[in-house]
Amino acid sequence: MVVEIKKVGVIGAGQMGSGIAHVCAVAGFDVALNDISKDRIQSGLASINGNMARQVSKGQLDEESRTAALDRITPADSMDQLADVDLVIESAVENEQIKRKIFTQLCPLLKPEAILATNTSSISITRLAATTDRPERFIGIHFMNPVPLMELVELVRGIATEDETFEASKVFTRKLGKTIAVAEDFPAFMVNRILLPMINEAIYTLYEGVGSVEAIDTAMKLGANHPMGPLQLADFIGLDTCLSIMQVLYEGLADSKYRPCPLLVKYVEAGWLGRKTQRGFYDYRGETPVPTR
Ligand SMILES: CC(=O)CC(=O)SCCNC(=O)CCNC(=O)[C@H](O)C(C)(C)COP(=O)(O)OP(=O)(O)OC[C@H]1O[C@@H](n2cnc3c(N)ncnc32)[C@H](O)[C@@H]1OP(=O)(O)O
Ligand SMILES: NC(=O)C1=CN([C@@H]2O[C@H](COP(=O)(O)OP(=O)(O)OC[C@H]3O[C@@H](n4cnc5c(N)ncnc54)[C@H](OP(=O)(O)O)[C@@H]3O)[C@@H](O)[C@H]2O)C=CC1
Repeated sequence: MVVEIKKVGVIGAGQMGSGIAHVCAVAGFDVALNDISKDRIQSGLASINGNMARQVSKGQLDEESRTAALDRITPADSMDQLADVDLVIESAVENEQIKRKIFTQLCPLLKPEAILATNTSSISITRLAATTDRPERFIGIHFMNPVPLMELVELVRGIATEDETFEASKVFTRKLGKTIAVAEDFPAFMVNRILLPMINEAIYTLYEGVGSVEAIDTAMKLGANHPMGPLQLADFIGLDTCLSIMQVLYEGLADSKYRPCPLLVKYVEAGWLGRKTQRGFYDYRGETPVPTR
């Protein structure tokens, strides 16, 4: 029996969690948006409102749909408010211990038939599933950033994920208007297995002095027709997330070609995480981003 999804819980109200709540609400799902910090839930709701207003100004959404969608999103200060959801999508920070802790706290609160999904960029679905009370109803639903604009969603089954869970996740993802690519449960799946080593190589190119931040990004935008340069994209993703993904690839595939660039490590250690901290390879505090190297 395929579970019918009507209400979605989103855990983590950062850039991805907010984007996921946004697209679910616009598609007609009721959403409960949770985060460890109440302030983050409020800032997440504010960014959703801003992004929907942008879609209205571009004629991609009418005002009535925007207000109806916003009304479908409930701030869930406590995980207890996820007790009646049919699907949870975890989108907290890319840290396995934190994700495991969330699942341990969350599972006893959920309906037995609720599906539990993670938006992880890279971590083993099989291993995360094993920490829950429902490995057969656990799956990777991996959105791309920014969620309202990016068409792709990677679906990743763990070894125990049942067909009913996979089918329900496909129906749900299609209702969001997304295109599905199915990846097997290997480190960083498909998109990040290919994209992050490219970004890491761009950081090595900077670290070794081959080019400046601006030259490297210009080279790839004009030379390879990328919409964003790799360093601009790294700042957009978040340098902490980029580093976590490279570490998962390096440890998971045991190949030195995935070793994170020391400059990436240093930026994360300095707290320069990119757009979300106003500083990474660019400084975002002014009118336009300024290269920092
Ligand atoms: C890390 C993982 O696990 C997986 C991943 O996500 S990997 C990363 C995948 N994402 C990418 O590669 C993104 C690459 N960048 C792009 O495709 C484009 O730069 C972009 C779609 C983000 C922006 O489009 P653009 O035309 O080049 O620039 P821009 O004009 O700034 O944005 C176009 C529209 O999208 C909107 N937009 C930009 N960022 C946005 C965001 N974070 N949320 C919602 N809307 C956004 C802009 O507001 C803009 O609308 P306006 O023209 O009204 O301002
Ligand atoms: N960034 C990207 O381009 C993409 C990221 N992803 C994945 O999505 C997930 C989220 O990434 P992203 O949105 O960029 O990260 P952000 O740092 O923007 O947001 C993470 C959010 O999780 C919150 N959080 C931390 N611990 C907990 C907890 N125990 N319970 C609830 N919330 C918690 C953080 O709060 P606080 O800040 O207060 O700690 C923050 O609000 C990661 O797994 C990432 O790999 C997937 C696709 C693309």
